[in-house]
Amino acid sequence: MTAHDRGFDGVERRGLMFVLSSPSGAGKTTLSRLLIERVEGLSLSVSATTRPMRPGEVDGRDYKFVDDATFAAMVKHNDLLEWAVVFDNRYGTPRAPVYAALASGRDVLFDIDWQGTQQLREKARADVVSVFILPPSATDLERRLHTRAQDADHVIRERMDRATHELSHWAEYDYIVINQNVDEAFAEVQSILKAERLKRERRTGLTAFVRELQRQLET
Ligand SMILES: Nc1ncnc2c1ncn2[C@@H]1O[C@H](COP(=O)(O)OP(=O)(O)OP(=O)(O)O)[C@@H](O)[C@H]1O
Ligand SMILES: Nc1nc2c(ncn2[C@@H]2O[C@H](COP(=O)(O)O)[C@@H](O)[C@H]2O)c(=O)[nH]1
Repeated sequence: MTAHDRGFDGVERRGLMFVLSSPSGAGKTTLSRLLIERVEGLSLSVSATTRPMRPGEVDGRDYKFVDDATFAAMVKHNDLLEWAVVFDNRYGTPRAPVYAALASGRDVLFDIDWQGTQQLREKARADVVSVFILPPSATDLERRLHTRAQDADHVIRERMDRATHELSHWAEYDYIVINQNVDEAFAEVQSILKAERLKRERRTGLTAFVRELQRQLET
């Protein structure tokens, strides 16, 4: 599950799995896109889903859109690292691209729900960093779902109805970010990633680095 990368300061470290979850519409996708655009060494895990494609979505970029039979085959062949039913559709994380990214020394970003996050934690606790995104208010959440203008009214109602349940999982997460302003929320999420990349336990090359410093000091 883990990989050893030479970090930006030259010290080797294990790759991490950076998870964003939230009630639908709080802004995970928006923040994920910014992270992928602006942060080096981070790959997005593109999920498979049985939900219909929204206007503007691209197969293979936003999701791998598959039918029920294909999804069932992926589950059967153990091709998914985690999967869950969300809003009556199935969503899952293809295993191979995650392993490939970690093996090449990159961190991986996941936009998944609380069920998927629990499964990742069970598999790789030390390598999972989880962030729960909160909307500033219920009114803002509903407005965002409407202004996204990609779901039918009954779908938006269903997502608002589910928001309380999604929200109840907030305390399972390592960090909580309130997405009032996109730039500020992005800066907070980016800071979390930066700090987690510097954590001592992940920086497998530190012992050798410090040993070399000591050798230099002693000569
Ligand atoms: N801070 C913000 N202020 C105002 N609008 C925002 C903010 N963050 C995101 N939005 C808008 O809210 C809408 C929902 O955002 P987004 O699609 O990122 O949510 P999401 O959490 O990924 O939802 P889902 O779980 O349904 O995929 C989008 O139209 C987005 O542009
Ligand atoms: N457990 C997983 N949850 C996932 C995955 N991919 C997306 N999601 C979550 O589903 C909802 C709805 O997403 P939408 O794109 O239909 O609005 C949202 O909470 C996503 O985070 C996955 O692979 N596994």
